[in-house]
Amino acid sequence: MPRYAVNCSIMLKGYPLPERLTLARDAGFDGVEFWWPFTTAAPDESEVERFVDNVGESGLQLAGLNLFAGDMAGGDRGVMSWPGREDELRASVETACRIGAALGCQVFNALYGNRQPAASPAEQDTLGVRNLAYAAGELSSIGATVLVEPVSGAEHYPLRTAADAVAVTGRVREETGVSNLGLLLDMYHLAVNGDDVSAAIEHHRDHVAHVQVADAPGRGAPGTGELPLQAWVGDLRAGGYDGWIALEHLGDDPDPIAMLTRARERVQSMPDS
Ligand SMILES: O=C(O)C(=O)CO
Repeated sequence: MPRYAVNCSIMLKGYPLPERLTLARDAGFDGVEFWWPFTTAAPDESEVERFVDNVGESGLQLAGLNLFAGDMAGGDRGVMSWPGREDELRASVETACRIGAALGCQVFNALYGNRQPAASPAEQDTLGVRNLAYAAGELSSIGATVLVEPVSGAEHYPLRTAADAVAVTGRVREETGVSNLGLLLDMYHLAVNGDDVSAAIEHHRDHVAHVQVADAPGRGAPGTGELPLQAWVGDLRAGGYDGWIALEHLGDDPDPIAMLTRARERVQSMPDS
């Protein structure tokens, strides 16, 4: 059966890390995931240890981790295809391998990166293929998969649909032989970008390596918008998807346990029709 995770980087923001973990556990989740949880690509050993200790002691599984993605708050969305950021990428992959080995994390999201004015799309895509192959090659040493995610809300991010991401993982496989890459199917991002999510599930289900949910409009909890999230989750399950389903939505609530429990129950229940 799929397991359920909370994305602690976008949710429960008002709480320190240990409390976020306790809240996720008390609301009945099996795991947590994070965007790159450090301010630099090469954090101090003590920061990495603190992160590993906190997550390890929570008893929750680290369900997923984003690699270093630049200045997310400033609009960056990854460094995979960004010329000149290779050293940071490599440092982040090295740290991710250590975290993955310590906590058994099996998927790492490698945000592709925005288009840059100083390079052509073709140059960036060639670099993206090389860097994704590098990251996946390194992370294969701990049996992990690298995720490629279509994202909304970033004007210069080139991967908008499931087909865009699957084309990238296919190119990496064809050109380098590296195949431990998969699609991060974030239902919210795909829907906001106008992708046909039902068709994406139908056509690309064999590539889905991780799933995230939020409702639209608003990127709120499941049930606050108009997306048929339960039906899509049910469809994935019926097709054999048994990986993680992570809540990655905005929203403060004075009662976070109630909010998280409600959200989990919504995506957990099968569709009515
Ligand atoms: O940038 C975002 O919104 C993401 O979901 C990154 O993983």
